Amino acid sequence: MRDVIILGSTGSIGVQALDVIAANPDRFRVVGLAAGSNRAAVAEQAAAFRVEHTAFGAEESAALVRDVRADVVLNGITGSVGLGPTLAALESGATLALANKESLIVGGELVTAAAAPGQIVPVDSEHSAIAQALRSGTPEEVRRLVLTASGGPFRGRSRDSLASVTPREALAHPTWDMGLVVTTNSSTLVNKGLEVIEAHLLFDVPYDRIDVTVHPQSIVHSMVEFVDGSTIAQASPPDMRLPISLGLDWPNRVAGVGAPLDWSTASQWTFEPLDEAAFPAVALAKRVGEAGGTYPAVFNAANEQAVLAFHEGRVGYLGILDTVERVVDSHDGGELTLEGVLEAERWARRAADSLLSASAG
Ligand SMILES: NC(=O)C1=CN([C@@H]2O[C@H](COP(=O)(O)OP(=O)(O)OC[C@H]3O[C@@H](n4cnc5c(N)ncnc54)[C@H](OP(=O)(O)O)[C@@H]3O)[C@@H](O)[C@H]2O)C=CC1
Ligand SMILES: CC(=O)[C@@H](O)[C@H](O)COP(=O)(O)O
Ligand SMILES: [Mn+2]
Repeated sequence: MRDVIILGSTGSIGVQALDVIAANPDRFRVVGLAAGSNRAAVAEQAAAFRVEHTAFGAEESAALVRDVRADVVLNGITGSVGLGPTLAALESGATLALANKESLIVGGELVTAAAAPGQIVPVDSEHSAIAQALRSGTPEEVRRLVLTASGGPFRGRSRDSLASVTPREALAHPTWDMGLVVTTNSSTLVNKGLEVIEAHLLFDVPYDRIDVTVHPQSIVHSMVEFVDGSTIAQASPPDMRLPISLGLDWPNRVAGVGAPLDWSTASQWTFEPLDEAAFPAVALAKRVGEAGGTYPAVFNAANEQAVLAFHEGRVGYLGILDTVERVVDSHDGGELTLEGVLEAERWARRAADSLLSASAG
């Protein structure tokens, strides 16, 4: 029996994790639940799963993780506010099933250095796919990682044609049903940029050996190319319950957690290069990843502010990435300490907000 704390229990990841747990009561037990502010939903979940410990907000979430013993902490919080809970989970010695990619990206080596080998199990579908593919092969045998991207709702569009897209259009993800921020980030390809940094930090592969290919069906979740020219890809229908279940009990598989692929009907899996002119986010993310230090935190914080402004009607769609790029370009770098990261984030949010209010005015 594995005792599980779920942070972000009311969100897309959290609710799907509870589905997995409800279907496997002999295997998992929920011992803590935390969310942002949705007290009614958490109360319902706590009653359904007989959970005594609940928390609200990032500070209380981190405190819950420190106070309640668990085998695994699933961090399904959205945004870099998940950094404190991620560090608390690592300090507690529990396995960290990590969906909250932002905490790893902004904390960088602060997070990886706090983790024991194997303590972080990726839940992000691409990174779970890579972790599964890496179960065969040694690090020296890996030539490159290839992350798949759905391409989002605007695949095939030119950059100019994106100027007038609405929040509703940006939230129409072709293959996944996810929260607002990650869905918006998928549409701009910022999600894929964040995932390239995430892959570098998790698997210690240099940026020039991490590629992105556009795969609109979201069935191949990513691939590892080995030195002998062999590529191992992980494929399954797009359903986060599979990587969530692996995060909860790595490396063991949970029978029946997802439907298998249907090989009895004709289907096509396609791959195409990313249009970097229309979607410059991946190149920008590689640049900030290479720069290191506080650059990834600045990239992410500026994006969080710009995404919020877009949904509040304060900036147009192209303004999201323009803002991020301008904030990154005006950053002077900073030391990778916890205080350095938090200060860089505060600076980036202020810088982004000032650009965003200028563009609204
Ligand atoms: N959804 C998916 O399929 C995938 C998601 N991810 C990643 O997983 C993470 C969660 O995404 P998703 O589930 O889609 O997001 P959602 O927006 O659906 O859920 C976010 C969760 O975080 C909670 N939360 C928000 N702010 C705070 C805070 N300040 N302190 C504590 N909890 C907070 C919310 O609580 P409340 O409801 O109270 O606001 C909610 O439970 C993101 O990092 C995303 O990139 C990665 C791969 C796939
Ligand atoms: C399900 C998942 O892992 C998301 O992060 C996914 O990657 C979004 O899809 P795209 O960013 O490829 O559109
Ligand atoms: Mn992903």
